[in-house]
Amino acid sequence: MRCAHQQHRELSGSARPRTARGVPRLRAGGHRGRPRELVSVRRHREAIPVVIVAGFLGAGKTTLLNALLANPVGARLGVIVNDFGAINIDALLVAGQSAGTISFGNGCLCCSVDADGLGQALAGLADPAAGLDAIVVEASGIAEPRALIKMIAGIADRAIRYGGLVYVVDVAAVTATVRRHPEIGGHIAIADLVVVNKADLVDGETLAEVLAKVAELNPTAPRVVTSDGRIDCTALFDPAPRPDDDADVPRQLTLDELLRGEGPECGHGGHLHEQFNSVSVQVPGVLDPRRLAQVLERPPTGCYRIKGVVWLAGADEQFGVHAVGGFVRTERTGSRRLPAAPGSSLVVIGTGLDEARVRALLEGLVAAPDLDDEFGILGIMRHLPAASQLPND
Ligand SMILES: Nc1nc2c(ncn2[C@@H]2O[C@H](COP(=O)(O)OP(=O)(O)OP(=O)(O)O)[C@@H](O)[C@H]2O)c(=O)[nH]1
Repeated sequence: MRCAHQQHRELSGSARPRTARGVPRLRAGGHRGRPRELVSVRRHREAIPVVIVAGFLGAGKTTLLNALLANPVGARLGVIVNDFGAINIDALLVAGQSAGTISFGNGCLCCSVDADGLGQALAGLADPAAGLDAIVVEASGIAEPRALIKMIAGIADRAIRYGGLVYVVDVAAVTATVRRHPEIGGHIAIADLVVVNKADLVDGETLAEVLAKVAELNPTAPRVVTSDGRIDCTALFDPAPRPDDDADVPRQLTLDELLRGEGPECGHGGHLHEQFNSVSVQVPGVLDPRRLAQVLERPPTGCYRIKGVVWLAGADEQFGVHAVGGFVRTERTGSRRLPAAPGSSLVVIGTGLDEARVRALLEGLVAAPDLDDEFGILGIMRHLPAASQLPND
């Protein structure tokens, strides 16, 4: 495993193998098996999403993490693992597999680590030299996800943004677990994505019962059924496109090259993609910022995340927008000249999305020509990182 310092040296220089963050270089047909709609929004200088993976003891969090790490699309993950116990078993299990792993042992991340410590760890992983696409924080089986979400969402670092709570449940055990530990029901209720894992262990009837129970606890979050935590990582974050066919370009070994053929599949081979659906729209004209903020803050049922690049009424610059679980992050893309025919791109990703409804919702965000809403833009501006809330920084 190479250290971040080595990676930096290998990646710097004129033959930098991957596109710089923010400059898309997509090959025709999209990137290695990724659904076209998931890459249709132009990448700009984006903050790295920090995804929390939580779930009760033994639900399959580490297994899911390893499945994410084994992704075939070349995504690079930073990992923060937290095991409750003196010997950090989870850290050992994922050690050597990620681009950067930091472990906090001896207690729950949410109790034993102060936000500054976590912030520093995240800032280290978000260093552009590491070239990460996402950071995954694996919470211990008894962690309180609310506290972790608060901690991560509250970190004022422009390089990162909260990327959602993925909650893993053991389909064979969750009913009894919720009965014994009702707080687990509360954890499921605040998840942005519920992964119903160990599907191989139960029959269709039990699976249906558990899915119904999960839907009762959390009617809006998307649900994905997995074995061995195999989920489509491109639904959670956007791996930067990386050329895989240019033999002349020196490039860094990626994790998937080490694991290809051995690890579980992620977003590959057909059926994994089918669990997620997405709706992409190109809306001509400028959008109504107030209504856009409402959609970002209260996403449609089944939505895991929303991303977009938009022009807004009342603003003379372009914004990038991201939302997961009502946590919204906006950023300036740097484009300040309103094109003669401005257009905005929005993508909603989730499971079981009512595509026609979501499309109508997004298309309905176009601003009325006579819109007179002086303060509407504040709904978007207030989600900028604090340091960039001043106009045209
Ligand atoms: N049959 C089956 N076993 C699974 C599946 N996913 C995980 N396991 C097994 O379940 C056990 C627990 O999985 P882990 O990934 O360690 O679970 P965890 O949530 O990280 O566990 P803690 O760190 O103790 O909270 C391991 O033996 C896994 O191999 C699955 O989909 N099917």
